[in-house]
Amino acid sequence: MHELLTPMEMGEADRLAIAAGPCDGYALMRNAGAVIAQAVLSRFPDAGRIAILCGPGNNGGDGYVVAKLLEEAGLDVACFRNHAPREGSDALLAAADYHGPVHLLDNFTPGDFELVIDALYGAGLSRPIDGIERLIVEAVNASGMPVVAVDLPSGVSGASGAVLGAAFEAMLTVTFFRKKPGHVLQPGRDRCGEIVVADIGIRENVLDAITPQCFENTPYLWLRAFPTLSNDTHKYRRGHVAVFSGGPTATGAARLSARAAARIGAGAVTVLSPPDALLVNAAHLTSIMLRKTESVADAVDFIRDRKVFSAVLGPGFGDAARICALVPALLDRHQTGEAFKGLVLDADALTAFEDNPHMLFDAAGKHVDALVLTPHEGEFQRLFGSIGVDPTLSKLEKARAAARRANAVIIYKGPDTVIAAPDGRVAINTNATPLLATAGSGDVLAGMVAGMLAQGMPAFEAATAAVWLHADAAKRFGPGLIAEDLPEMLPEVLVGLGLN
Ligand SMILES: NC(=O)C1=CN([C@@H]2O[C@H](COP(=O)(O)OP(=O)(O)OC[C@H]3O[C@@H](n4cnc5c(N)ncnc54)[C@H](O)[C@@H]3O)[C@@H](O)[C@H]2O)[C@@H](O)CC1
Ligand SMILES: Nc1ncnc2c1ncn2[C@@H]1O[C@H](COP(=O)(O)OP(=O)(O)O)[C@@H](O)[C@H]1O
Ligand SMILES: [K+]
Repeated sequence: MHELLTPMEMGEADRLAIAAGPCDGYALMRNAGAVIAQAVLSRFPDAGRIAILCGPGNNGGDGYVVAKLLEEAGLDVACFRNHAPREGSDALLAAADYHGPVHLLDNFTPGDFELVIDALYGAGLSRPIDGIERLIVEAVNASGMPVVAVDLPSGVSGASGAVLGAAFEAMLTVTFFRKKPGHVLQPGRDRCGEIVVADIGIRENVLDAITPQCFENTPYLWLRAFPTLSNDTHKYRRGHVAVFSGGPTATGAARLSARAAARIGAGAVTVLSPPDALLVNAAHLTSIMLRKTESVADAVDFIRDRKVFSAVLGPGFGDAARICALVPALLDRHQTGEAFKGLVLDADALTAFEDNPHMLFDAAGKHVDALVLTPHEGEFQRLFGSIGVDPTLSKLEKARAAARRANAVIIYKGPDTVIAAPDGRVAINTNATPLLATAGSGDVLAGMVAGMLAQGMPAFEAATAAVWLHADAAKRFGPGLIAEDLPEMLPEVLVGLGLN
């Protein structure tokens, strides 16, 4: 159930299901209407007058089915429509099967009702909501009355989660077969309220032909790739992570990354420190090792000679010129050696390439197996200028385009973090909490990704796992969270997943 289908893929799923039988389009619509009616009856058993707003397409068709079923159940229902259903459509069959009066949308007054069922537009929304519909959406939202959305709150793009013109703020959204990206990307996600995914008789095997490439980030995506321990393991087999420290007044970020890498299971972690920050770091490190690193050669020699598996560069690092010299060397297998599998670039290591992103993109993918970039919104805009500002692209499509451009796994952070791989796979994270909006939480995430890479996880799985675990740690800790708490919650998070 973790696949996300674009509206186009969902249309294809409908077509394949209808072609395979036994349900035709109208049978699927009746099933869709039935699950919505059931959801309304179970959640709003005492609802007074219910308004059902029906659009011109099949979303409206679902609305007529709901109207008929709720009326049969004895509820007080009034149907409103803006346009009649199209000739030859399943919606027309549904409208014909509903024998109650259908009023014009202009006559709908929100104050006369206790519940609105929104069946105006679903997957077929193709232009912004405007005119009388926009006024109605705004009036219903302002009234605070509960809205149950059929498939999607009208106005939310199923492909991108964008609000086109205006969109209902639903309390409950009932969608069919699989969620769509618009259910999990912001701002769409917040407009959906609770989301129920209902079975309407579409068989799972239609997905074999569709091969979706977009997923909700759940443990199902990466748990099988999660490292397991054997009795004969030793610390270097569990992976050695190096974290580059900034100067004497900016060392904390690297230590947050280092501690996160250790807590997620890396067997050894070393902070690579400039000479002038050595004592500050030494005063704060115990199990994590410390190495004086003055030049690019010092760093790559250490990585090669001490069989470092992965590294984090960027948190608190500052020095852009040094970053631009380090990155090509770190990405060059001839310099870092065969054991070195992955590099995580965060914060300053992304901003350093702002004026010359091609320097980074050209170096990427040549040698190292896994490059992971972890931009937040501002860093994404700086590094992927034209992709970042393209208004035709959703966050999902931006992350996917960036992953291809950079030949790297991209963790495009935020309340709806998107993780994209160069091969086109994309995952959207849905378990985050705003508690993560605290200084240093990104540094912890970067360390977690490196810790997963060091234990042999492929980059996309390492990135998706780290994002989910990071959010789970924050949720488990709860209010009062600061970045230091996140690594300390990881043991509980791992036990919660059955990983002990
Ligand atoms: N067999 C199927 O295809 C099934 C489809 N189902 C329902 O069908 C829906 C999709 O149906 P449709 O593809 O007909 O799409 P919609 O019902 O979402 O809307 C399409 C119609 O609205 C018009 N339109 C789009 N945006 C507009 C706007 N802003 N202002 C005015 N008109 C606008 C389009 O020109 C088109 O006529 C799903 O969301 C779901 O609710 C369900 O009944 C399950 C089965
Ligand atoms: N409102 C929010 N809801 C959920 N997660 C958030 C929110 N704001 C930020 N985050 C998450 O918190 C982390 C912040 O990372 P970042 O911006 O790099 O912080 P820092 O640089 O302080 O470490 C990211 O994982 C991001 O996805
Ligand atoms: K709708």
